[in-house]
Amino acid sequence: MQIIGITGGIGSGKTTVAKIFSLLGIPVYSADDAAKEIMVKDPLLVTQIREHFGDAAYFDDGSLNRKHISNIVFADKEQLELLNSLVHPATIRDSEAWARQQSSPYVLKEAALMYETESFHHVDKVIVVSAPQALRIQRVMKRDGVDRNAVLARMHKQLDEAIKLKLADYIIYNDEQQMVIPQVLSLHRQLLTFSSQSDGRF
Ligand SMILES: CC(C)(COP(=O)(O)OP(=O)(O)OC[C@H]1O[C@@H](n2cnc3c(N)ncnc32)[C@H](O)[C@@H]1O)[C@@H](O)C(=O)NCCC(=O)NCCS
Ligand SMILES: Nc1ncnc2c1ncn2[C@@H]1O[C@H](COP(=O)(O)OP(=O)(O)OP(=O)(O)O)[C@@H](O)[C@H]1O
Repeated sequence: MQIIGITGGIGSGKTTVAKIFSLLGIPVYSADDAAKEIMVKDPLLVTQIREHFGDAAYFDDGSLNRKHISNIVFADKEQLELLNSLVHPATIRDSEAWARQQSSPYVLKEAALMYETESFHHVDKVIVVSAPQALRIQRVMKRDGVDRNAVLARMHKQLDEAIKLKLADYIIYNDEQQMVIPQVLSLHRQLLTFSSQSDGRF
């Protein structure tokens, strides 16, 4: 079974594209969702996050105070690196355990920070979802009800899209000019062929 990574800058539409693969029967692991779950369920991680980001990092019911954490980390590079160094290794371990339980010609691992983190080394191929920056900003402002500066703060913490496109094995253009579903269907067929031809990993 192959593990295919799917990534793209904030608002590129990677979650939307991953949902289309999921409708085709492909298991999808969301590193972003898993990270949030691990951050409330892993007792060691919860203690570390409280120690570094204060008790306000969690609400009284134990849920994560995302606003508190984002205000700190997206304004301070060192704080973001610290958070990432705590959360990312645990997420990679969790995704590997998940992949071992799947039976499908290939599975998708969706992660916003595939190239920025070690995740890239744990997948066989990477799909990059691409969209123009202005469109990405508009989408996230609308989806999350946040202002342009909040989107830019996250965007500036991510690898430039041009670099991701150079590193990509496959690209899906989600620019609202080119149709997305035919691109996904074509790639799905290619990935099924690769999976059946390769014995083990690519
Ligand atoms: C900082 C947190 C609490 C902010 O939560 P919030 O709900 O406001 O944002 P959300 O998680 O939906 O992220 C929105 C987008 O911001 C970007 N983003 C999130 N985390 C990061 C990061 N560490 N570095 C750069 N961009 C990021 C991604 O494009 C992501 O899809 C949350 O993102 C978090 O816990 N991040 C650390 C874990 C992580 O790195 N997750 C992403 C990849 S595994
Ligand atoms: N082709 C499209 N046409 C219209 N809206 C779209 C399209 N693709 C994505 N969107 C919308 O843009 C927003 C961002 O998409 P999505 O959440 O899939 O992006 P993402 O890359 O996963 O973002 P993030 O990095 O923030 O998690 C969503 O509200 C989604 O519904």
